[in-house]
Order: sequence, then structure tokens, then C-alpha cells
Amino acid sequence: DFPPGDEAYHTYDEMVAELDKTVADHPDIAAKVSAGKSFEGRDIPVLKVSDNVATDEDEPEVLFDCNQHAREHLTTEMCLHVAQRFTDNYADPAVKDSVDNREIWIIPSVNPDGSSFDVESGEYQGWRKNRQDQGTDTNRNWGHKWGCCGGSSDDPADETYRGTAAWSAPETAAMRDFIDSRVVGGTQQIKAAVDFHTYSELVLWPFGHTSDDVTEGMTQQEYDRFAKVGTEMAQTNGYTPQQSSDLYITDGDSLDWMWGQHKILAFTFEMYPSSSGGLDGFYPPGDVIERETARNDAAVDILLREAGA
Ligand SMILES: NS(=O)(=O)N[C@@H](Cc1ccccc1)C(=O)O
Ligand SMILES: [Zn+2]
Repeated sequence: DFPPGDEAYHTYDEMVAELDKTVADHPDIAAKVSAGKSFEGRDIPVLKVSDNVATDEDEPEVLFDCNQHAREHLTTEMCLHVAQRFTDNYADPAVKDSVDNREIWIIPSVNPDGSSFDVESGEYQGWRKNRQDQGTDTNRNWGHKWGCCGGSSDDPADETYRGTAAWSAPETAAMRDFIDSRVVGGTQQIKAAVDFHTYSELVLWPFGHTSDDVTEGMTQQEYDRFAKVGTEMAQTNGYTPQQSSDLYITDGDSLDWMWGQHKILAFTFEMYPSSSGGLDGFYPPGDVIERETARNDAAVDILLREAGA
């Protein structure tokens, strides 16, 4: 469990229970499905929020995924906040408009094994990766130009270990299968996505494998749209907008594949804090959860709008 004082954070079981409660409270607009299983066999739950939730309607879809990195527990709270906002507040006309005209997918924990390991002793382990062997960094294990560019490590002991092959981590393979399953009639229905991380307060867009703005799979016009929407979202939450490679080069990351493979307008939000210079930045006190998740409400609304553009 989370250490004393941080009980506000959801353990895996509490997160699952929260999703089940949301579905029970809002059966017309919320449903739970599975993306698959983690290395240790935990289900990776997906919440769908939309009107006529049991029907696949021809509406733009948006994906919010969280907790790829185990210790980044604030992101699980971010996904649960999105789930709660678009179900409990369905009476709000703006919220209702989004729910009625979009299909929203929410994955609060991509890496449930790592997340559980990080807290189960009652002392934070500072764990980042999944729990496969010495751990794979799922955000270096996706299949677009995997291991191409010095943006990951081939050393299993390293924090950015890319795995033995693209998709070698069950968790990234599950994400791939889920997103691939949203290709309907040859068209990817998911139009936009945010992969939430902590920390540094950044809005990031692809590509990570190169510093070039324009490259194979990214025209100037496409880049300009990422920069425009990224900047617009950053103006609402006070994060810094930039191409992810401006931070450092990464390969096998989620954004490169979501855009490279499916042309999903995919961003990463690095949430609060802006800096702390160490491990404690990953463990802000529970009393910041409400403020730091609601801080992204306007940006989430912008992304939902863009999905229909
Ligand atoms: N959350 S973090 O501290 O690990 N930073 C992320 C930054 C990141 C996120 C998405 C694409 C490229 C890079 C990482 O995977 O290194
Ligand atoms: Zn991360």
C-alpha cells in the first residue's frame, strides 16, 4: 500500500474497484473492457465512456493512457479524474456534448505490475519499468523504429532497457493490440491521444527518435498542427510545449508508434512537479492530486475537440 499520508493514491485493486463503481453508477455511458494481461497476469482495464456505450458508433475516438512508468502514480489519478469528470458530470452540457459525440478510452494503469511493486512494501521503490526479468521500459518497447537511434538501452539493468524485441513486454503488446483493434473498415477510429507521465510539466509531441521536425512520416503541415495544438494545450495548464526529442532522443516510445503507425495525434503530458531534481518529484503528497489533475481539464477538452477536426 501507499505510505502513510499518501493514502489518497489508488492501489491497483482500488483503481479497478473505482472503474467498476463508475460502470455500476453510469451503465448507459460507461463500460469496462480489457486491453490484455501484464507480465504477472494482472488485467489491464480499459474504461469506455460514451453515450450508447455498448454500441460502436461512428464517432471520433480519443485515448487517455496512464502509468506506463510504475512510479508515476499521479498519472493513474489523472486517468481516474478524466473518468470521473466525464461520467459524474454528465449533466454539464459541455461534458455531455463530449460524451455524446466522442468515444473516450481511458487506461489508468498500463503497467500494473510495476506500479504494485513500487508501493506494496509500504516504502516507495523508485521503480520505473515493468516486472519482466530485470524490467523493460515499456516506453522504449513500442514497435516504430524500435532501438533505431540511441534513444534506449540494450542493457537489461538500465532504466531505459528496450526489451529483447519490439513488443517483448506483454504490456506494450496489449496496448498495440487494443489500438490496432480500433481500426474499423480500414480506418483508425482513435484520432487523438495523451500518454500521461510525470514529471516536468511538459506537453510533448513526436517524433522522439530524431531531432528533425520534418522527417519520414511527418510533413511540415503535420508538424505545425502538433505544435499549434500542443502550444494551445500548454497555454491552459502552464506546461512547456516541445517536440519530445528536444528533451532527449527516444526510440520505441508510444508517441512515435501512435503517430508513425496510426497517425493518431498523440501527445505526452509530463505532469507536476516542474522540477525537484530527484526521486521525490515522482511522489508528490496526496493533497496535490485534485489540483494537479483538474489542471489538465481544459487541455483534455482541446484534445477532444481536435479529435473531430
Ligand atoms: N516520464 S519520463 O520521465 O520517463 N519521461 C518520458 C519522456 C517521453 C515521453 C514520451 C515520448 C518520449 C519521451 C520518457 O519515457 O523518458
Ligand atoms: Zn514516464
